[in-house]
Amino acid sequence: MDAQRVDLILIGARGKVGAAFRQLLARQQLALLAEVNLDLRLLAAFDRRGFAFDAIGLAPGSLEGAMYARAGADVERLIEFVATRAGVPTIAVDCTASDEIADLYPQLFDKGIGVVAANKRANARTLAFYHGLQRSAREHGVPYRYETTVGSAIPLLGPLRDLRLRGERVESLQGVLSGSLSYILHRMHEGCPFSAAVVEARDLGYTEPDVMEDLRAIDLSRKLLVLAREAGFSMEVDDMRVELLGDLQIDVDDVVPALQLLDDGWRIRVEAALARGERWVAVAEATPDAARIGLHSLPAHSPFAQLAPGQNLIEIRTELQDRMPLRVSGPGAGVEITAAGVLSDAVSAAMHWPSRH
Ligand SMILES: NC(=O)C1=CN([C@@H]2O[C@H](COP(=O)(O)OP(=O)(O)OC[C@H]3O[C@@H](n4cnc5c(N)ncnc54)[C@H](OP(=O)(O)O)[C@@H]3O)[C@@H](O)[C@H]2O)C=CC1
Ligand SMILES: N[C@@H](CC=O)C(=O)O
Repeated sequence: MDAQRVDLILIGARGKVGAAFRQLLARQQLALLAEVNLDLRLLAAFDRRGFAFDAIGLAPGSLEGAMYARAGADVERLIEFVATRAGVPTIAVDCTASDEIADLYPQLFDKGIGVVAANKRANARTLAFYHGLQRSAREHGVPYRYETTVGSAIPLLGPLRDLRLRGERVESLQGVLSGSLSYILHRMHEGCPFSAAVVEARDLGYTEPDVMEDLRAIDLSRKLLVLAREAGFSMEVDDMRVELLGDLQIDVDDVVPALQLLDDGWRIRVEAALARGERWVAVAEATPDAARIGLHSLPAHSPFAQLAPGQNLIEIRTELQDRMPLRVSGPGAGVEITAAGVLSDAVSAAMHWPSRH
């Protein structure tokens, strides 16, 4: 039997997650062919600066030489090329944090192109936009997957969707959803100054391209919104109450000197928590009617306070799993693990291309 060819368009190709995705794809292409008869090729790759295309397939592991400076109409031409050729399912893999790329999803669906996203922005807009995307992907018979947008590669959104489809009402969600904040707070309880912990998290690839989105819980708000919506809660941004990590209206390119001014305040708060036998934890919670994010000083024996640096833990209570909630846990951030989750989504989308059923 001929292998099933599926093409990928990688957006954010030289970013941290995008580059790790390419390396992983390069390592897995032959295994996918041998094990599941899937011929997954990289048709095109681009970022803000460069563009590469090969109708036969680019070498994902060594893309740098193939990329040339972007011209205005490259992306439009690429979408038209894919839309007018027949027979090769194509998936755009969004490894950016860009609203401009999220704006493209409706057009991609319309042209018969599926989407796998690590980018949270599309699903964290209005509820109407979120439902519109789901509907559009369904109507055009193309996959739309974004498992890594909450909890990185932890299987979380898929199981939540399964609960919903089997009619099991989700009653509440509670958890540590930010890998970056989990890391930063953990390190602070080990004696690391706040600003140094932020730099470490950034260097390890745990933060957003703009680290202030982590520190001001903007990224975490997006995650909670997506998670709540996947649980079936009709949640808008305005339904969320967010307590920030202190006064963090920092608007300069190099945030580190400004963060250093907060080191002493944080040291005092952390030492006081430790003296009480507690630890600071960034907790996100949602019920069908409300959602909130706050910093809590929890007893050190709380499961949320015992997580490894960067780890996430989410408790899901349903009508059938109430006294003993479903618990899902694992690394909540990291470039390699996120790229692995993105590849899982791409492989699964390729193997279950909806319009073929
Ligand atoms: N790190 C993690 O643990 C996790 C990350 N994610 C998500 O993964 C995504 C990527 O993160 P990360 O790799 O760290 O980000 P980076 O900043 O390292 O990379 C972003 C990439 O996107 C490209 N890009 C930005 N805007 C556009 C645009 N308008 N058109 C085309 N390309 C664009 C950039 O290109 P250029 O360099 O040319 O500007 C760059 O290649 C984010 O949405 C993040 O939330 C999700 C889960 C976990
Ligand atoms: N900044 C993020 C990275 C993944 O989305 C986080 O850890 O919450």
